[in-house]
Amino acid sequence: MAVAEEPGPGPRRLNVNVGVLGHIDSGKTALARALSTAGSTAAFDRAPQSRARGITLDLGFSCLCTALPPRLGPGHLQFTLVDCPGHASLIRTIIGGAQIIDLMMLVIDVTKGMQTQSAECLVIGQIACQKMVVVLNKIDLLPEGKRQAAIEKMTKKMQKTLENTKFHGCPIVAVAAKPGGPEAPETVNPLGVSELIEVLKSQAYLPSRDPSGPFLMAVDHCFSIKGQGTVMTGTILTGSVSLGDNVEIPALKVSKKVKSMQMFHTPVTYAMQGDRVGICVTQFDPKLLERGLICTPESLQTIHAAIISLKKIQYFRGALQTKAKFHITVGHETVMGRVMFFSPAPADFNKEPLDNAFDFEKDYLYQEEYLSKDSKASDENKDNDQTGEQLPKQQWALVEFEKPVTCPRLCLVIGSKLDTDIHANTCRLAFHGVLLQGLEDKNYTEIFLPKLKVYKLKHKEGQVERVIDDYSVIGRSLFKKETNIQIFVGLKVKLSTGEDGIIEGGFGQSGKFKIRIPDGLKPDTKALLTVASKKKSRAGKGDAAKEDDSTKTESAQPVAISLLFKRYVFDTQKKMIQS
Ligand SMILES: Nc1nc2c(ncn2[C@@H]2O[C@H](COP(=O)(O)OP(=O)(O)OP(=O)(O)O)[C@@H](O)[C@H]2O)c(=O)[nH]1
Ligand SMILES: [Mg+2]
Repeated sequence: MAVAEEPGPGPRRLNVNVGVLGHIDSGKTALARALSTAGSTAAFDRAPQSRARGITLDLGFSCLCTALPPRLGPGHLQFTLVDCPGHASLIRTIIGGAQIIDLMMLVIDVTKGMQTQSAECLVIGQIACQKMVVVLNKIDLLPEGKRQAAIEKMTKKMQKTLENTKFHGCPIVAVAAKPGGPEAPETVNPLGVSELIEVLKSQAYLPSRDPSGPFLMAVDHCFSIKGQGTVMTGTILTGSVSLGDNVEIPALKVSKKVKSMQMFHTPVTYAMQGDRVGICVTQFDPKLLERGLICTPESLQTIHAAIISLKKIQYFRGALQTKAKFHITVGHETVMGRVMFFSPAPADFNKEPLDNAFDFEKDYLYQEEYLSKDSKASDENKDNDQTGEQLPKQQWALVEFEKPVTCPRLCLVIGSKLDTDIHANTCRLAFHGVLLQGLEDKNYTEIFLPKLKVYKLKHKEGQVERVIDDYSVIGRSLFKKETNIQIFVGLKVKLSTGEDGIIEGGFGQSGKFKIRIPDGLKPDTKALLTVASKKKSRAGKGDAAKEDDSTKTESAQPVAISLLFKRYVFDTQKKMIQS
């Protein structure tokens, strides 16, 4: 989605949604105001709709109309400015705003440079936006003699900050949206705004638009027009809509017929992805909906849990741990959720990622935490695992929500720790990803999770206690005294000397057990064990009780037994599986 273009004859009209994001008090609203004032020529219609939309301006939507840049041909270009809040507590709103914009303006107070929420906005931009322009605001606060030098210094600093982001080399423009600050009279002209408009025009790009798939629209304002009905204005996120279609307001579980539509104050019969439209329906109280989604009936899912593919956000300090709770933004909603991370099974570590589906046929490896360069688990992998040198190309999480959420399929997911102290100067955004599978059934733990083949690798170590004959030994220290050894009967074990064995059953009362060695013990192993047994019995002389106490004589036995099996996390029977 990028630029909306009105279909049909007449001069070309394009819409670009421009987000205004940045740290609190950096001057976003002042900038949106300065831009829209500069753009409000006679072309700015004074129709009742537009006056009704005047309320929208205060809510953060305003508009700047200009001519199309020559490379896009003759016609009109409309920038819809989406003024986002800056306060840390409103980050959910910011994430929602970022998902409807084509171009982001990151507003920086030139006297302060990057601040905590500037950095968070930059992270959100990298996840949700294609293009960015950095605006250094409040240059009037720089002493005139040193102004140019200070701007250049901050410009360099910003270039460095952006170096390793997808926005490296993006335009950086210096302005004063409201020279003199709040007390300055309205007549004081902003600085640098016409240059900024030229830069915005240079960044406007032609749409890659796709009318397929269900219709989904982010509504930013809803109002009634006497004698007409209720108008919902917003940006079409996916699909298309035609006159007469039914659209659902999922939050209210009602459907309404599209009675009329307008784009750029002109009636239209059809609109698609990227378009900014007003949709008129009847018999709907505008007070019931302020912001929200409307869509093709029943195209959204309401889910209790989800499987997502995810990536850690590199600026997030600390590990992403299984069982931890995060604020999870799913599409345009945010709820608490608990996560369980898993990776490909080692054999699939280098498989190319599957971006928009989840393969239920495959086995996956449970992870205590998301594997990243600095995670503990990946250190362990490096030692134990041949494949562990590098990280898997894709990782997933099962997310279980505290309450159900309504969202589109394959929507954006962002996990954050919003309970972090907002003065802590740290990035609260932890991971981002794509929702691959939503679990709509309330009983998903019984119905669905057993199909999810995530396993844990279990490893138990014990020792050979003594030899019975060439084909059997007694083992110990593998099980606790109270363990029911019966369930382990038939499992394969390996001796540290190389022989394969099979657990045959318990032996005595103290967790000891008998192992059959189908190919027989090697002579060397037998010798080793016989010598060790003799030594042990000599050491134990005169203290019969000691010999039975398996834990105290551990070091005396040179041959170890290892038992390796997998167990699926959601297998209710807790079966132990060996390959
Ligand atoms: N001196 C000076 N002050 C400015 C400029 N732009 C904005 N301000 C002042 O900075 C303060 C914050 O401006 P806003 O536009 O409300 O900032 P904001 O980024 O929208 O703030 P939030 O929406 O709360 O995050 C106000 O007092 C503005 O008058 C500027 O260019 N120069
Ligand atoms: Mg503001």
